[in-house]
Amino acid sequence: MTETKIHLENLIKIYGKHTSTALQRFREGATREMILKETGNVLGIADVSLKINRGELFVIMGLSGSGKSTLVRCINRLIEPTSGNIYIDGEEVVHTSQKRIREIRRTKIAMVFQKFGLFPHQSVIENVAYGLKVQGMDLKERREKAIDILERVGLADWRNYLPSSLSGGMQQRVGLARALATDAEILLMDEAFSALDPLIRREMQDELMRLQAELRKTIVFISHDIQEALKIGDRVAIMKDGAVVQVGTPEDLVLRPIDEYVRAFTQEVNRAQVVKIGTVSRKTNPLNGDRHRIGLVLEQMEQQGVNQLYVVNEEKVPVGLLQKHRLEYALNNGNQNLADLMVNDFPRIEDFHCLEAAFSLSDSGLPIAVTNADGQFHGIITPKEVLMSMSSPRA
Ligand SMILES: Nc1ncnc2c1ncn2[C@@H]1O[C@H](COP(=O)(O)OP(=O)(O)OP(=O)(O)O)[C@@H](O)[C@H]1O
Repeated sequence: MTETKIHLENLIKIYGKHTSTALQRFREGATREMILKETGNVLGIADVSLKINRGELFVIMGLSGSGKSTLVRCINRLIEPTSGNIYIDGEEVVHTSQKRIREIRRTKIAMVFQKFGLFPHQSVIENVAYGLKVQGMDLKERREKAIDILERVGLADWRNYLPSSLSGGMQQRVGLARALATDAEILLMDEAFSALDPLIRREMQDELMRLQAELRKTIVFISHDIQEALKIGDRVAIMKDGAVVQVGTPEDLVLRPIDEYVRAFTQEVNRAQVVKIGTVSRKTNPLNGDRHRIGLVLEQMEQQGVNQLYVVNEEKVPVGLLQKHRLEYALNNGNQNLADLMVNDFPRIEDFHCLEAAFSLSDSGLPIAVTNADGQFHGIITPKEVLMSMSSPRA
């Protein structure tokens, strides 16, 4: 069951001096431009409501100035919202005391910044253990914990170096390790990988996804790169002019963009890395077991209008592929044993993989058996369908 971890309710942030007039104008329907012109105030966040689930990697994506940083900084109140509510684990945090918000920042929320935010004169291990020191953990315990986390991100051997001895990618790993060390359930990551070279950036994305599969934190990740957003996000919110235009899974955004703005972002995206096999595969009826007469199987193929049919065992796991021409040849030559005629070396793939993964399986020319995560037959996708799904604007 999904559980809401962070709930933003009608959040509005107005920067400037006359926020009440600006707020009133916004509520009367004035646009961002009108508010700026009339009051000199900037509408940073324009009435955003969002629910972010526990354990979710939620990406906030949008062009520069769309309000991503403002939104994320409202969550831990580095920026004070002008109006609206924020609930963390059901606790309202906009109107809570400064003391309580500091406590929440210390224990529940960690932040990772684009420029790493490391202390230059402290060693890697001291940087990682910093949050633990603030939490009051004793020296021995925090060293052990910091080493443990550094091992997870592959930097244990660098623990006594200063950050300046490390490459950008390594420094960002230290930033990530520092956030993870605190055991905070929520990570706010503000353009965390934007300063890295493309190759290192991709490595860090993979690293984050690997760590997230283990740790299941609630991560709010800001990005202005749609490819990154769709690659790592469980769900992505697209922002424009302070408002959220669409929230959805990467596939929702690519296959069902709500408007031209979202479509313009997603049309450049490599669909093969986003669209899941399960979404584009076809549900087909397999043959249960291999103890059937060839004539009956051929009839079944005729009825279904297919030339090839997968065979599943009692657990619904595909065990072989039957091909019409082989059955017909066998029938004419007196071989009646179906099991002998099955292609056992057939391509198969689980439905949660992206289309890209089906590429290499297309070589055989055979329809690919699509299964669920337990290996049970779900349907098929042909090599031609793999190619078509990748190019069609509406797979
Ligand atoms: N301290 C501030 N005072 C006035 N206006 C601000 C302030 N901070 C941000 N803004 C304005 O609020 C709007 C949203 O800014 P924000 O930094 O949240 O956007 P962003 O999507 O994170 O942009 P970027 O990707 O460039 O960081 C912008 O128009 C920005 O100019």
